[in-house]
Amino acid sequence: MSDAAMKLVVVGAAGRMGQTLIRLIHSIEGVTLHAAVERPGSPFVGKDAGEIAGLGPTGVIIGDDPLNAFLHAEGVLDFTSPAATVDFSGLAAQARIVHVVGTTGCSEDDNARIAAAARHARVVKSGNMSLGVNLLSVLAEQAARALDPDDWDIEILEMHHKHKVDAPSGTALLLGEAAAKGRGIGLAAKSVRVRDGHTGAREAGTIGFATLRGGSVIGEHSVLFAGEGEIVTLSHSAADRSIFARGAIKAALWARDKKPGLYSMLDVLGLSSQ
Ligand SMILES: NC(=O)C1=CN([C@@H]2O[C@H](COP(=O)(O)OP(=O)(O)OC[C@H]3O[C@@H](n4cnc5c(N)ncnc54)[C@H](OP(=O)(O)O)[C@@H]3O)[C@@H](O)[C@H]2O)C=CC1
Ligand SMILES: O=C(O)C1=N[C@H](C(=O)O)C[C@H](O)C1
Repeated sequence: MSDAAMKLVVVGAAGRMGQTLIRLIHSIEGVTLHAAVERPGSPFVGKDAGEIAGLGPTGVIIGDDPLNAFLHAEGVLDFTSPAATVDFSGLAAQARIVHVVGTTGCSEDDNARIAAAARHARVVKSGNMSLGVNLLSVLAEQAARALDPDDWDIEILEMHHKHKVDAPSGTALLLGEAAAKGRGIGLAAKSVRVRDGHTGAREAGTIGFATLRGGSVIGEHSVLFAGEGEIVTLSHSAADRSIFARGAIKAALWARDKKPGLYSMLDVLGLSSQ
């Protein structure tokens, strides 16, 4: 593996995560900002990426041509939108570079297209790039395995800032998948994502989701195991977006010498059980 700093592209460079990534790349050894991309027509195209991120000028000007940005890069950090991420996955595969995907809200079809691109590219995709949430998912899986579904109800509660556009959050779904894995069931068949009106009593064995949105909350997640007379709560609070950005950069460096494939943050962090 090369000793030179890994050349990274940040797509969605002017977004909340894009700016956080640009600041962190600047302060971490072993990575360098190669290019920054926003959508064609964005008012940020032509501006210095460092200025937008509050660092002062870095000489990296935000462009609107991702393929050109990817050509001589080694990795792309992508926290954008599902449609953009699907397009970037094809381009990253063409350029044979690492694609770190933090974007949430992807449909089954989007995920299938990203998985297809991962036949040629090293893709690391996770609904949450932080160490803490990934550890929480391991604990949630263990707790779900230990607690009898007839006696313990699982509910997942999340809160995010008012600008968030997808629900449940990618993290809530990741935690739901972990709990379902612990119970040996498929999440899709057992999840209850909305409750309204006369719902009837709760069906045993289901996994419920509740979504709160408001203010500037970065990310709050709890997995509740509710039994008769007691509740076990496993939770995570994000105080700063740099936890996600640090994880994304770690993922890019980890994937640098891996074979093409679709990896998760559990793989990156060595928390994967298989
Ligand atoms: N996995 C994880 O750990 C985390 C995941 N996320 C996820 O990351 C995503 C982004 O979050 P956040 O940063 O808060 O959102 P923002 O809306 O602040 O940023 C997204 C940026 O991507 C840009 N963008 C959209 N389409 C394109 C395109 N085709 N080409 C280039 N740029 C594009 C947007 O531009 P424009 O405004 O013009 O559309 C915007 O600047 C969400 O899905 C969120 O859930 C967030 C935090 C952590
Ligand atoms: O949109 C966000 O902000 C976040 N999105 C991710 C999610 O959907 O879980 C991760 C984090 O919670 C912040």
